[in-house]
This record gives sequence, C-alpha cells and structure tokens, in this order.
Amino acid sequence: MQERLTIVKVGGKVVENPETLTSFINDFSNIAGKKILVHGGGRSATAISEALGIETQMVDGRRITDAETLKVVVMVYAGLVNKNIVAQLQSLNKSAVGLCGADLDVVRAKKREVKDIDYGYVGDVVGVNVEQLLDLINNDVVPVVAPITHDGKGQLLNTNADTMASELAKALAMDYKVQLAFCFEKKGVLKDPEDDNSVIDTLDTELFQEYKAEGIISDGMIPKLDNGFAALKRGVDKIVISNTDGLKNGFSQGTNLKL
Ligand SMILES: Nc1ncnc2c1ncn2[C@@H]1O[C@H](COP(=O)(O)OP(=O)(O)O)[C@@H](O)[C@H]1O
Ligand SMILES: CC(=O)N[C@@H](CCC(=O)OP(=O)(O)O)C(=O)O
Repeated sequence: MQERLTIVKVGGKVVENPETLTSFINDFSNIAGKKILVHGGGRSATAISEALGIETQMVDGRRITDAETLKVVVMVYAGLVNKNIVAQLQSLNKSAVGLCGADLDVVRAKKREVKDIDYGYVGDVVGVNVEQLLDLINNDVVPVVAPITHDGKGQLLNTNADTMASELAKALAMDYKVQLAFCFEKKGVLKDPEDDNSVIDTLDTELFQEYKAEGIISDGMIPKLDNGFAALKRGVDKIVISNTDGLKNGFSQGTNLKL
C-alpha cells in the first residue's frame, strides 16, 4: 500500500493575518505523516503593490504581472511570506525548507502566450522535479513552496498558488497516496454564498457545472475547483476544500470533491 502524503495549500486571507496564520501553522504541523505546504499571498502582494503605487489588475483570478509587479510578487511570496512560514514551522521543531519553483528546479513553467490578454510574467507549469521533492520529504523535511516558478532560462514567473498545489499533487500521485487540501477562510464550498454554514459535503463535476451556471460558485472558487477536479482525474486520492479547522480530525470537515 502507498504511504499517505498531505499537500496543503493555504490562501491569501489566512496568510495576511498573523493570528490566523499562526493558528493555521499549528494545525498544519499536527498533521501526521509526510507533508508539503504551498502558500499563496495574493492579498499581501496587492497591499504592498498599492503602498508602492503599483496598480493591481486581475483577470479570471490571475494577476497581470508586468516587470514591476513581478518584483513585488517575488519579494512577497518567495521572501516575506515564505520565510515567515518556515520560521514558524522551525519554532514548532519541524524541519522545513522554503522553496520557490526555481530552487532545486522544483517547478518549471512557460511564460503564458499572449492571446486576447497579455498576462505578462505569468507562468503555466510544464514540469515538476519529483526526484528533488521526494528527496526532501523522504528525509522528513517539509517543503514550503511559494507560487513563483522559473522558465529554466533565468526568468522568474508568477503562477497561481492553487495551480502550483494541484501540479505538485498530480506529479507525486505515482509515488504517494496524495490528499490535497485547499485551505481558505470559509468552512468549504457554500451552497448559499451568504450563509457560512451552508457547506456542500460532496461536490461532483455535474453539480459544480450547475452551481457555476447559477452563479452560486464564482470568482476564485472556479479555478480552485477546476484545479481540484483536474488533480482527481490524474490520480490524486482525496481533495478537500475547507477552513483551517478542516485540517484537524483527519480532513473530515469541508467539501470533498468527487468525479
Ligand atoms: N460557493 C462558494 N463558496 C465559497 N466561496 C466562494 C463561493 N463562490 C465564490 N467564492 C469565493 O471564492 C473565494 C476563494 O477563492 P480565492 O480567493 O481564490 O481563494 P484563496 O484565498 O485560497 O486564494 C472565497 O473568498 C469566496 O469569496
Ligand atoms: C498568476 C497569479 O495570479 N498568481 C497569484 C499567486 C498568489 C496566489 O495565488 O495567492 P492566493 O492563493 O492567496 O490567491 C497572484 O499573484 O495572485
């Protein structure tokens, strides 16, 4: 039987608030077995861009990343947010290493081609260095991965953190029984966006299409679920969408995806 590997992606709202971040890291560190943490930080990057007078533009949940914005996202994701998380894991005696896609060549990407929209320095993942990741996790090191990739020719690129997490999950699904948790500020995918307790227990692709058409599922939740279903199709064992409480009790809370 394959060993379990847990990959947790934590989103911008949890990350930007020191209290929720510390509580999340505590819960994450208590997950038994091998694990990888992928973090976002979109809201922190937007706040710092604003402080620097750089305008933020998002299209379909993706940041238009010009040269100046790229500098901000590299500093915020691969710097401040990543190192802060690593330091907090070390304080709990977890051996953690902070990486962006360029470190150990863990995630390569290709600059997105300009079609209707020029996303700038946004990268679509083309390869995951499974060997390097296996080396780390098999040595009981927790990789903490920032959503910055590289093209192998020296160019850093900005990649959505949900995509990064699902690409890692798919790449490692051959070697481990992977469970992937998308952790954000709500209890799960909601049937009524106004009612925080209306969590959908199990969501299949049919229901997803229905709720999307009705506008019940919208915004950043759409690419998150697209990424989740894509990972399930590629052999990832379990996908759950929940708040940080969902990390406790063996991922029994939140929304489970089903094909
Ligand atoms: N049906 C829904 N249930 C829960 N959240 C939803 C739903 N539809 C849209 N959303 C929105 O999706 C957002 C989560 O997506 P996103 O902002 O990309 O997450 P993250 O913080 O993980 O990056 C939530 O903050 C919420 O506003
Ligand atoms: C290309 C692209 O959009 N990249 C994302 C990466 C960060 C992210 O995904 O952060 P959250 O998980 O907090 O949203 C961005 O810059 O917003």
